[in-house]
Amino acid sequence: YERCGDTDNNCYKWALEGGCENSSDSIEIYCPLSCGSCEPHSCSAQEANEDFCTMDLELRDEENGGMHCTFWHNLPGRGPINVSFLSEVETHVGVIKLQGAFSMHTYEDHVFRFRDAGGEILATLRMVKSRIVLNLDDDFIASLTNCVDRPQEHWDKTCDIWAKEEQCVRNPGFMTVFCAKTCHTCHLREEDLRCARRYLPMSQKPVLQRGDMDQMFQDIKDRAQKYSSNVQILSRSPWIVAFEGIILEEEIAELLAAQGQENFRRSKDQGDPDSFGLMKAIVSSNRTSQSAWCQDTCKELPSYIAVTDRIAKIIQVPTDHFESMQFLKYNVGDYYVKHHDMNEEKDNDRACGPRIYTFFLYLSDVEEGGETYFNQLNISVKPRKGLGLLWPSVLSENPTVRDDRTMHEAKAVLRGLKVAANVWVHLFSYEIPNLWACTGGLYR
Ligand SMILES: O=C(O)CCC(=O)C(=O)O
Ligand SMILES: [Fe+2]
Repeated sequence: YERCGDTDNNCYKWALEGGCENSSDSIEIYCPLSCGSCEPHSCSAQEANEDFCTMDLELRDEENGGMHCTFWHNLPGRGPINVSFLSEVETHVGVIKLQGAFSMHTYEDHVFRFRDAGGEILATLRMVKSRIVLNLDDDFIASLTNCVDRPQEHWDKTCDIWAKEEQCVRNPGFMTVFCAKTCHTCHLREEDLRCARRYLPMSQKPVLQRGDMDQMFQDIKDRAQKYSSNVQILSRSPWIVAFEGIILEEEIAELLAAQGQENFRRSKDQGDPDSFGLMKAIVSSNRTSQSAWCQDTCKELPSYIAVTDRIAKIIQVPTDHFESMQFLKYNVGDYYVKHHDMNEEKDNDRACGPRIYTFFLYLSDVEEGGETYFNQLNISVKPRKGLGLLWPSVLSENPTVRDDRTMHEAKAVLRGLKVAANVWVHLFSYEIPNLWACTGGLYR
């Protein structure tokens, strides 16, 4: 992870709004990365106040299931610092000298306290594999004691069994939300902590700076020519581009064959989140299609990898910024009313940031109806098997602001079956926040 990080997921947005230049507020202290005031190997003022960045850790897995931790500290205070476990009995494990390095064996959920020679607590940290450690206050540690698992009625397995199947590591977000006690991740139940971008092991950098999107579209024809038989720019403000033959017949066949009919469910909308960041998926009359997410083995299919890599090259965004492909089926009469793919309020707050592009794939011809219609632009796109359609959800001048001009709807299918797929692309990396249940997708 990068030591100098923003303390709020919204920093990038505030910075684009000119917050860093406005010296009357403290955004530069809270957002050193977005404000460009990170110094190499130093802490932000905010971090220094929290005694936070004063620890540089290197975690290494050991064969016996433990970890080896080396850290270089820079804690304030004088004289040697005692390191102790915080457990039933505080076990003294060592003394480190100021500016020195200290190395020891540890386990996933160990909590440590660092005290100066006078016994004053300088920092309290917890080890989490693949996560950095957090500075915890006493109230917070106390709250960990009433942490319970929340097994769901419809499950056919218990938290215990899932943990034995290594789900705490393979699926840490889901498991933290439902099986925090078993997984020893009680301190990560709160979405604010679990989903803070700077605590997640991901790049802190957005894929678009001001104006980059226009640059990308300027030469998109050149880049896409080798993948598409005909690249057509339907609109320049906002940009809407169509790519004929962007997905091949055999790729469509392979992707759809991997979706059992049982995968397709009535498409849902997101309801309100609870305090752990879980959404209820709600059936809505806004959309009547069936949808299925490409998951697990679907994402390993050669055609999935080929198609997403192709899209990544064309739009110059790495595939870890992509949501999993979402397949759609519209029978006669099915539609999706006028909407926007970005939700401005919630999206900038999330670690993955807002959706910046939709790369839409038409996987079938449709005899009649089923057009994608951009209401404000009066642009209508007729489904054609293999066609791709790209449009932005945000403005080139400020990729945190929704571009309302790309409101769109799916017209009702009048004759035939419409099969299609969404590839939604985010401003920040999507995969890691999704793994940690930070994208609101848990119930989808
Ligand atoms: O089916 C279409 O043409 C558009 C679908 C869509 O807008 C969506 O799924 O967000
Ligand atoms: Fe949409």
